Amino acid sequence: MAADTPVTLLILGAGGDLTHRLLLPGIGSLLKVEPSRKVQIVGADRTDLTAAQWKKRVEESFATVPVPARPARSALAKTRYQQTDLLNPEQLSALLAGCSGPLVIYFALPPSVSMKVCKLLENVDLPDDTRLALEKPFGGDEKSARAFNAQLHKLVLEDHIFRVDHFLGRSTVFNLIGLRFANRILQPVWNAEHIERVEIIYDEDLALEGRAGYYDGAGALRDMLQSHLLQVLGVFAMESIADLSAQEVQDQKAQVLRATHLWGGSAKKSSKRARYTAGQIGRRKIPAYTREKGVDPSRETETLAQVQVEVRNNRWAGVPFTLRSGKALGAPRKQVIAYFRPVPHLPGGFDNTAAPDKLIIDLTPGAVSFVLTMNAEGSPMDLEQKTLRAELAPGWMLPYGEVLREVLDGDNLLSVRSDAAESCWRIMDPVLKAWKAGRVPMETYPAGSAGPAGWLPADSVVE
Ligand SMILES: NC(=O)C1=CN([C@@H]2O[C@H](COP(=O)(O)OP(=O)(O)OC[C@H]3O[C@@H](n4cnc5c(N)ncnc54)[C@H](OP(=O)(O)O)[C@@H]3O)[C@@H](O)[C@H]2O)C=CC1
Ligand SMILES: O=C1O[C@H](COP(=O)(O)O)[C@@H](O)[C@H](O)[C@H]1O
Repeated sequence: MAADTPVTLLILGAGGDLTHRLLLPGIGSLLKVEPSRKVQIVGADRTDLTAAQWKKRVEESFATVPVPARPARSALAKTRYQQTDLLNPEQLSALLAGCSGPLVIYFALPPSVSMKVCKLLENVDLPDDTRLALEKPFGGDEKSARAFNAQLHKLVLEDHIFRVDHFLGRSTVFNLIGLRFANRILQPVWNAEHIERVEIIYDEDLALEGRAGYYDGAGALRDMLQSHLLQVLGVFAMESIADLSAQEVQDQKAQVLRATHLWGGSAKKSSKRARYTAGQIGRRKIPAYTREKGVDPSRETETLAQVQVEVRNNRWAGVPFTLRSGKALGAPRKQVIAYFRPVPHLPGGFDNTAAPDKLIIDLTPGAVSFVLTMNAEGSPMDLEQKTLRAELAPGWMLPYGEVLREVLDGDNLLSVRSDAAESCWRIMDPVLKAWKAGRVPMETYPAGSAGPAGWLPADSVVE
């Protein structure tokens, strides 16, 4: 769909955190890059807001970008808000009746409410060319993900469903595709013959930040590994693509996820979980997770998760992929690291041995570093590792701007297809079950530390 076709963006849950902090700034960053894009933003929520209060919210979110005056004025002139109890069938129908197509319905709602609204939408006349944009989690396990997909397919076709994963919108996809397929250097070594192991790490120095309502029911595994990090794995490990079309990328990503299984087939041996205790990050004093406001310690929610998987296909069999993410860690570390195998033969005569070469892909801000063994300064017989580094340009808009652009244009390149969403649960369900049954101990780490000792190999990159 051409970018100048007017589209209605109906945000359900417009009074919430996602809308205010991410969606509206995202749309603002899109308007900054594409000022003539025509989009009418309609907000709906049960919160009682006047038209002026809603416009002020949109204006405040735009100011964080900031959006240039002309597109901001145009979007503000068109935007409106409709107080709606979305679980009330009459109110929901009235809301939809007032929206013309092409229409994007963005579910910025708690997942349980989204599911109920989708059920109600079965009895509502949707405008032609209605697309649905959904936030993770897409279901709560493989079974519920399948049921939710079936429910969505009662409303619109799969190519009109956009399961949003903002990691796919942070230039990750394009940077990885360019790095892998736009030069001749990496393609021949991108396989198990040359790569010994891979780590996909998203350690955050943020703690709970008042998000107990969501996070305490999710935990690090559902929040990050089952969703974002498996998507990154999919793009890192996929076969080559013919072009940058949605079908090519979705097909290859889905193939990788279908081939992905827990390392050794054992949830107990392949997974670790931990929770932070009181500590300090910089000057911030962090309470123990169990003492954070809104946390129910009996839920046993993990704040750090690590899972090892294997992609059982010709390219990757035998290579462990470690996925890890957590909160309240001392140093943020958001990287994909490929560790290369040793050279088949190191010429005799060097004073020391060669350390394994590494390729480090920084996810945010984007950068690529090759850490290669070569001659040291001083004695030519001495070897050391040197880093060749390239900074990647920051995304031209916010990650949510990139995903919203695709949704508004009706292009599924950056969304998660139904089969991939189900595969992600299929991979992680056994871990969730093993944790629930207490088969993997809950470890602890002080906030501000690097996490429990010994989780990653000693030579794991620390910068
Ligand atoms: N916030 C974030 O950083 C991120 C959020 N997400 C996902 O986005 C979604 C929304 O999250 P978030 O914005 O944080 O959640 P919030 O709870 O902040 O916002 C949800 C909004 O929906 C409203 N709502 C709930 N039920 C109804 C109803 N029946 N009728 C009308 N309005 C209703 C809520 O109103 P009330 O307050 O009255 O309940 C609230 O304003 C979730 O799926 C989450 O997983 C994904 C990535 C990041
Ligand atoms: O979806 C989520 O992502 C963020 C991390 O992404 P970032 O772009 O903000 O770095 C994470 O903090 C949050 O818990 C999770 O819900």
